[in-house]
Amino acid sequence: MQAGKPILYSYFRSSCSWRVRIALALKSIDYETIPINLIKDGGQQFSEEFQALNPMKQVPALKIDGITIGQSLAIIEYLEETRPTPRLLPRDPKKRAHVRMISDLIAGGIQPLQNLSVLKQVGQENQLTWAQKAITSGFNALEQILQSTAGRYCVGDEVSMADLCLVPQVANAERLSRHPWSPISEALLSIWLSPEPPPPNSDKPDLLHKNQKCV
Ligand SMILES: O=C(O)/C=C/C(=O)CC(=O)CC(=O)O
Repeated sequence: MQAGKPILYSYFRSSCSWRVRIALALKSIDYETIPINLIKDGGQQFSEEFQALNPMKQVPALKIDGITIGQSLAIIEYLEETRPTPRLLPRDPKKRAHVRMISDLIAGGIQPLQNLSVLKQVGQENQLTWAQKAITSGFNALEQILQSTAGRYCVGDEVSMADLCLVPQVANAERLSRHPWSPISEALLSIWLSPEPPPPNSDKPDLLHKNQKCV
């Protein structure tokens, strides 16, 4: 592995990891991936080695510039501050607040309610209903917010951190729910998602079609 390259600890189905993968791709940051399979071996995130990197035992974690960062939004904000092109947080404070609001809504108000560890606690027979309720309720709020913030993307006409959160959340929703998606979600999906689903055991299908990002 080349010295000095950032290392992303990631799982292909982790929507939080996916946010970071999009940020790294948009900013053209070369990096290595170490897959942490959240299912195999009882969950590789629970290994002592990984816990030393991220005591929350969650992906993503990014080793970069001599530090290790956990939590996808913290990672994206670090990338934004150290590698600012292209911008993922708008210069305008009001738009930036909207981007953070939407990102937090998804990262704090939807995804954690339907992630793997919570679904395990809920139990197999209630999982789908639980996840659908969490996603539908969050997306209903989001749809309302997007009516006043969105242009071509979640906030205005530039891709931002909010879109990096929305795209993987829509993919989760498609997997777990039957929410009727807004035209914005559909447009984002057509831009960002591969038509092919990842192979079930793959550790790293890259669903991001970087070259299509400006469609
Ligand atoms: O990095 C974050 O912001 C949050 C990470 C998680 O909550 C871990 C997780 O749920 C894995 C996943 O994305 O499914």
